[in-house]
Amino acid sequence: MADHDAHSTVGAEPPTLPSLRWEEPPEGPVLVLLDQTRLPVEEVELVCTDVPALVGAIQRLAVRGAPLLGIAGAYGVALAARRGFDVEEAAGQLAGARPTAVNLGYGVRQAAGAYAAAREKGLGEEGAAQAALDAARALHRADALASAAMARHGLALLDELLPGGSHRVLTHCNTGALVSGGEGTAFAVALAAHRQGRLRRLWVDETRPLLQGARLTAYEAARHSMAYTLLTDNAAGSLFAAGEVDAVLIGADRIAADGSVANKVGSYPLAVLAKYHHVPFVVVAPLTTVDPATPDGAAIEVEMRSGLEVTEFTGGLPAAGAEGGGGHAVAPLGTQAYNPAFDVTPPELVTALVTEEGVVSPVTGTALAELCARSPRTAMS
Ligand SMILES: CSC[C@@H](O)[C@@H](O)C(=O)COP(=O)(O)O
Repeated sequence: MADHDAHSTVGAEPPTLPSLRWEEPPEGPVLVLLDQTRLPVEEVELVCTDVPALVGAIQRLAVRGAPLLGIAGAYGVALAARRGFDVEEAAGQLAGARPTAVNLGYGVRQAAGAYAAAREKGLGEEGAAQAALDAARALHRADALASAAMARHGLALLDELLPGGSHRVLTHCNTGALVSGGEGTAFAVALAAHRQGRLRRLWVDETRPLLQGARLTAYEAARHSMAYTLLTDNAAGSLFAAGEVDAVLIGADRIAADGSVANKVGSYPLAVLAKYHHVPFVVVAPLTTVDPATPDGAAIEVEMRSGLEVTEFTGGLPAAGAEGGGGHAVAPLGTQAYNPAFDVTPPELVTALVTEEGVVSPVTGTALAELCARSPRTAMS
């Protein structure tokens, strides 16, 4: 295990991570992304001037994580509208870029809906493009607010579940500022605990095969001087057995109407381990991730990715494609690999779901429906 101890409980706060921003240089509007495939080695920005470039960035995970995919999708529609491309076609390409995170389609629909409504009102191309951009900006802001509310509710829940106030939290994949308009979902809760001096340790799963934990969560934890330790995914079992985990905090890519949770592959085994060891397993996600139109876990489409991400070691970067990855081979040439990007955890293994509207526990279809009905968010309509 690679170990990193906090320099102090809470040091000077680092500047906010610019995971994505809209810019309007004289040559025309662009969407600027922090290229997450280059982290933690270098902070390099990727400038998207059209939708195919953004779709490519989404597919190779330069921009990723459920809430940020929704925001990027919405800005993508605005980009198409402002640059005079066919908005309906662009919306279709963006929404289909990755299948599992429901936020992507939601964000695209928000901006495309605003564009279409403005056209119907007779606003003209420019006004409609502005309406799409306004919708993207509103989603971006709303996600930052949701993130702050989830951190508050999540920290209160941790304190309730774990009286004593010194938490050792295990997390999987990356759920921080890199995936959000704010400080993230599960990571934002751990960060809130850290700021209160109540996070004893953040256990960071490296998250095979693309290492979002090692490359991105460890990067964010280091920026905030959190006490964190990196482990291989398959070391989690012995860590639980040693009594070193007080709670698991993860995000979600889609939550079905029955409370089934799709998240980065490896989440389900953690939920099973947590149940066996009587450790709370907590999912933190905004309401835009809850999808009432998906009845249950079996109905969630799980993205299957290239086997090259498994058979070749690329240092965590996605393989180039089916024709060859360009990484170091770690399996005989021609080996077939099973490479789902996500897995689905049934609701009975989830101790609590934290959203910006509060905590649902136990996670049942009825409780979720009530939460959605109370929510002002259009996602639930
Ligand atoms: C708030 S982020 C929740 C999930 O989107 C995150 O845990 C995750 O699985 C991301 O997967 P990725 O394939 O990196 O986009």
